Amino acid sequence: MASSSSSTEQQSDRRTAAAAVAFLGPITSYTHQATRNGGFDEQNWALIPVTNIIDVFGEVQSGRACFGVVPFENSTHGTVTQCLSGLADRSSRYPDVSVCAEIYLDVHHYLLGHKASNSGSGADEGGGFGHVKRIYSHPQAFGQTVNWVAENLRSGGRAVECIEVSSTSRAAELAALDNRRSGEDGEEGGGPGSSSSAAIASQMAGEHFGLDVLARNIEDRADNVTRFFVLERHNNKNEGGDGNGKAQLPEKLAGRKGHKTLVSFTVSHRKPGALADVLDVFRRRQLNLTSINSLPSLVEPFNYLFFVEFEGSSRHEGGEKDDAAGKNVEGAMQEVAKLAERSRWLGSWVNQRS
Ligand SMILES: O=C(O)C(=O)Cc1ccccc1
Repeated sequence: MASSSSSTEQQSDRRTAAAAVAFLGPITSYTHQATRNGGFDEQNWALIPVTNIIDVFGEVQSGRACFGVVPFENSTHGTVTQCLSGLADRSSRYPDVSVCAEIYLDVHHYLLGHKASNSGSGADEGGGFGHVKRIYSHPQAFGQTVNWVAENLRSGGRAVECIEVSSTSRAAELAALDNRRSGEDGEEGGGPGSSSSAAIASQMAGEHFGLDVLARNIEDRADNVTRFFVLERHNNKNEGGDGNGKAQLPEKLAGRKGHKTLVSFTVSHRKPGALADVLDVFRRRQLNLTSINSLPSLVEPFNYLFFVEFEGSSRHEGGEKDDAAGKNVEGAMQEVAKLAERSRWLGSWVNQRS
């Protein structure tokens, strides 16, 4: 660093280097919006868009990012398998990544594309998408709009092609690239390059990529909410950062409102009641479950790894760490470890919906 730099500049350089936050991009994805809503603003954090959910895990494990934000579950369409897969870490690539916060985002989807050339200005709802031949989006967004798409784009012998891509903002980017009017440059038949592509994405993505709104609020349920996890590297050493200690979460994700904890475990598939025995630990200790998921364990076909999330934490100083509630959680974790073949603590964080 140049010797003329003031100590304030040096501090701010160090902060920038230490405060990288990776998220599923490109910018204007729902994950980007959740990241900002969680308090990771561009003034204080270096926001790094990555292409796939699993890349967020890689950025956090490597220490290139102090935190990562990934979608975990949606109230309409359920769990995001790629996120579970990162947490399951069945190839031991992300052994130090854990969940340290959650963020909720209300999700309202838009059909974004190019107005039909004969529609004049202001074409949106009501006949404004007859020219659409293909839609790009993230599988979650397709799952949250399945009825709307069936009724509006896949009925009466019409079958718009639905193409899954890595995020809704990537979908908007692809639709924006398809920006020639039908017939231009000899283009015929509505193939890519004829402005007949659309995206299901956010209003913000539409504005950013210069797309027209063809329909708004097309989610099947008005109460459509996605929950995102903030990932960190536990025993966070901030490699690549300032070496100056651990980056702190934004104030709005901290606090002392009560906590949640996530664990994963496998049990013998040959012992009747093995899963019930583990779940009974939570019942006996009155620990309320908030989600249960499973993924193939990849040990042998049709064997499963289970995820249980529950209210409580044994790791929050000044909160539940040393009190009876914290000891109850600690005891539960020890019992689960004894009953399960393998078990792993995957994080504890402040409950944002208590
Ligand atoms: O694709 C995105 O924009 C994401 O961030 C994943 C997603 C997709 C749909 C709803 C919520 C999150």
